[in-house]
Amino acid sequence: MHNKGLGITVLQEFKWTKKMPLDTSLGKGSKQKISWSKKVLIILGFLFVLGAVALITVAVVQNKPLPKNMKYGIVLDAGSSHTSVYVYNWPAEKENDTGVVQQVEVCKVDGPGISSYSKDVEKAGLSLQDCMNTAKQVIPKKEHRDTPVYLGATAGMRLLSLDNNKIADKVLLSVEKSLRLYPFDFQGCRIITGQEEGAYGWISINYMLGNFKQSSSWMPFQQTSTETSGALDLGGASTQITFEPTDSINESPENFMLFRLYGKTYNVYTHSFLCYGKDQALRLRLANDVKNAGSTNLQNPCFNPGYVKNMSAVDLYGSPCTAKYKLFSSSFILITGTGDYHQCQQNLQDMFNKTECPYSRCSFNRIFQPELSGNFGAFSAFYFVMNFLNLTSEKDLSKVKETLKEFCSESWQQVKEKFPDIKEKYLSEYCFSGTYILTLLEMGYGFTSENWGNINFLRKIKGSDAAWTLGYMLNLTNMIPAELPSSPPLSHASYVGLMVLFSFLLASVVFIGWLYFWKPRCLQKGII
Ligand SMILES: Nc1ccn([C@@H]2O[C@H](COP(=O)(O)OP(=O)(O)OP(=O)(O)O)[C@@H](O)[C@H]2O)c(=O)n1
Ligand SMILES: [Ca+2]
Repeated sequence: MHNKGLGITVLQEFKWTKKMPLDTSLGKGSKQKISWSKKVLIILGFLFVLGAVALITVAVVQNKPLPKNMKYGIVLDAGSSHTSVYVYNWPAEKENDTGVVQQVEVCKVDGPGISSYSKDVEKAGLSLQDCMNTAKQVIPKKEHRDTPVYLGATAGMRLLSLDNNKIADKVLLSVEKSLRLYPFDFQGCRIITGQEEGAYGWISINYMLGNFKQSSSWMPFQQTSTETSGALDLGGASTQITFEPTDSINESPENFMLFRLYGKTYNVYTHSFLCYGKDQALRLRLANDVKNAGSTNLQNPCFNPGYVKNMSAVDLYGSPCTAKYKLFSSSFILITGTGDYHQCQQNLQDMFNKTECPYSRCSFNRIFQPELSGNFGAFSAFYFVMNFLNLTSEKDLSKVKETLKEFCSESWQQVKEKFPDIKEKYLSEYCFSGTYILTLLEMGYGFTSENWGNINFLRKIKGSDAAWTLGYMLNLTNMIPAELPSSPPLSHASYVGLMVLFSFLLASVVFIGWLYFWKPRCLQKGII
């Protein structure tokens, strides 16, 4: 009521002032009152805008990306056929997040794998120098001292240490000596077990795919986790299969590894078949063929017709995988290709013993394997071979077989003319390798035409090569926390954004309330 009265008074004063322009004293007083209210309103409005601008500025400045402080790590994959040097980097402040480590460089060392230097061990270390110099150039100088270097040797060195442990140690010493010459933080050279190789491959690809991310939303306890992908790795001397089975039958504890990653427990099945990498498998097959044929002159269905190769007996019987088959004193084995896919597959099936199984279920050679489940990422030689045959996206198993049949039957001369740029060693083995991959996956692991589509042949994931090396580094640098780091339910950006929004809302409510209950005189005319 008081308000209304005041309004009328003001109106009357105004009218009166207008009608009696000569009464200057009264008119002046009312003008002063009006301009004072306006001033307060303008000041309040100005402060309001200033406050809003300040809030937005704080939000923007606070969220401006900080200059990234990058950390680096080097892993050498000393495989049976060659060594690769991987350089990774990640933002220092995010090191426990998943999917932040990236491959920045991969350098393929010239020459064979380190296990091939058993006769001249010093050369094993020397062979790494070019790639280590590349790593030195890629990593900023100020980071050199804090960059860890790891070397993991796989099946080639496992075989060498079975054959001659002392020489294997000498090779490791030679590479260690070479790596210590660099300004990095040397963390050791060792032969990793087949189980580690499988498990680190699985960790690598699931980390890169972001499968360990627990998508938490508003409620921190409402977390959903993604299914993991299995890992299939085919090297030159061993092959690994690793996946998270759906059933928890654990008949063979040595085939299981328990991981607690980002607050979730994973019970992972893994097995590494030594001598079942593609180079050793070929030797194993040929050594058996020589034994069965009783001759060193072989007609082989797994090579293109017209292909002829003289293989040295030292090469064939020089590994622990084939040494026991040596019967002949002949120094060469003559191989002549006949290019018959069906015969080749039949021939290769003998390598997978499916008759004995001491468990409820087996893959082959008396090794326990749970039922296959989920998708699989198949990398290294699985990818190289299937990529050459243009079969990485073929989801129809019968078409895969048709393509392979056709390729095997092509004459060696034709194949060479068609692919003049591909190394002859690789090219000559693609018929064998393709057939071996199919036999291993179908007969060995039990893939069928129904779940063939679950296999994804891949080389890289989000710019990083699919390999065990990333998982190895993540583990040794403790970059994967066992528990999910406790974090506020909102990201910083959402928090600031919401604070700004709510401040606006509050300010608007106060402002509207103020207008309504304490109408400034300048507005009261309109209300009445
Ligand atoms: N373009 C390519 C590259 C490689 N290869 C073959 O792929 C196999 C090796 O694959 P890789 O994963 O590099 O094996 P390693 O790591 O050296 O061996 P391992 O893991 O068994 O120690 C070799 O037989 C090599 O001849 C191929 O067929 N085509
Ligand atoms: Ca390998």
